[in-house]
Amino acid sequence: MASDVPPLVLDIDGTLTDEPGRLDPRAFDVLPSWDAPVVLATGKSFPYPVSLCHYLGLERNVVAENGGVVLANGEVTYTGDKERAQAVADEFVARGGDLGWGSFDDTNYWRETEIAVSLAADEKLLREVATEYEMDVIDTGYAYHVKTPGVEKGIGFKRLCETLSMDPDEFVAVGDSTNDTSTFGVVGQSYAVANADEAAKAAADEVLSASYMDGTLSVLESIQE
Ligand SMILES: O=C(O)COP(=O)(O)O
Ligand SMILES: [Mg+2]
Repeated sequence: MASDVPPLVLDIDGTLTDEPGRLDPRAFDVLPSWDAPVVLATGKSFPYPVSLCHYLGLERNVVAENGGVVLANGEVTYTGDKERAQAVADEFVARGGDLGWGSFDDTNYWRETEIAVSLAADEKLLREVATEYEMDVIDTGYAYHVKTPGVEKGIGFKRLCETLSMDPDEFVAVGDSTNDTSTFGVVGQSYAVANADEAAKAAADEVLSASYMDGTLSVLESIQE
């Protein structure tokens, strides 16, 4: 591998996974030996990317909860109004909505700055309630997220870069959805996988012809050449 590879900031779901969200095992072929920092930037709650770093043998440089939680150099920072997001969820349920995660809600169990809702839920009702509470709802293709306006992966990523004394412009980003557009806006080079939504495709410097991990690997392989 060339030693001058750029640092990476990678989305997880839809980018390192297959369509249902299972980690593509080829991540283990390329990420543990990547010769520059690898940041995982996800909408998932904090333990997911931290665990993934652990099992991939990566430094724990993580943006979780769409920018609500950031870990770099062992320092954790939080942004976002969890109470307000919870109030939206409570009101949504009070009006007959269902978050859709079943009896053990592992999607929100460790979530500290926002609330995620299943795509099977009543989107219209959720958006209605969120608007009343002046909260945003985004659809990542894997969940709806009720989040504080202004909390974004890209902003969290910039914070992470400050902690690491790195320039976001050095990074290459790969992602698949609207929650990656803010990351794409601050890195040097950004790629949307072919399965990406329209927002991600429009924001990326390049739209890949391959989907999911095939797309991500095509970028990583071309960088290494
Ligand atoms: O949590 C989600 O909804 C999507 O997660 P992702 O940002 O890693 O794609
Ligand atoms: Mg994604």
